[in-house]
Amino acid sequence: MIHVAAAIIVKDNKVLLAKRPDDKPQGGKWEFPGGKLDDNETPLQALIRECREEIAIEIDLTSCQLFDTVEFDYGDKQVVLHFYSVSVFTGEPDGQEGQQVRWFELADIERLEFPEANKGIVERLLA
Ligand SMILES: Nc1nc2c([nH]c(=O)n2[C@@H]2O[C@H](COP(=O)(O)OP(=O)(O)OP(=O)(O)O)[C@@H](O)[C@H]2O)c(=O)[nH]1
Ligand SMILES: [Mg+2]
Repeated sequence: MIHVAAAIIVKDNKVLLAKRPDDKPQGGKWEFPGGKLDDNETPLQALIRECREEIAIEIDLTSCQLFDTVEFDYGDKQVVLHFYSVSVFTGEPDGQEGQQVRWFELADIERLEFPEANKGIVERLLA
């Protein structure tokens, strides 16, 4: 099982998404910023580190709340996604690996392509 932490960053009814590089698994799809937990790292620690490394923001730990934990089998890999909602951060989000990072109106994310494991999360955000 691969554990992944992902941040649902919401501000003014908009949500921040990053586009996965085309050459990666699930390439070209939009995702919540985040990534795999390092050894001995908690989901929250990984969340903070990944937001720093991927999009150059500092998230406020006290504003993070577990939104859902999702297990999914991609066939070649099994993932456990720890989704956290994040409401407070500092810095201007900027893709550090050349990836597109954008704010979307919540109502608009319905039309985007997400990794399969995100289906339920996206539905819950739209509800
Ligand atoms: N960050 C993120 N990962 C997601 C989401 N949904 C989802 O299924 N994943 C999966 O969780 C894993 C994320 O880990 P990662 O971002 O470190 O993976 P990667 O493929 O970029 O890293 P790698 O190149 O080191 O393998 C990938 O298998 C990705 O497909 C999501 O919303 N956000
Ligand atoms: Mg990542």
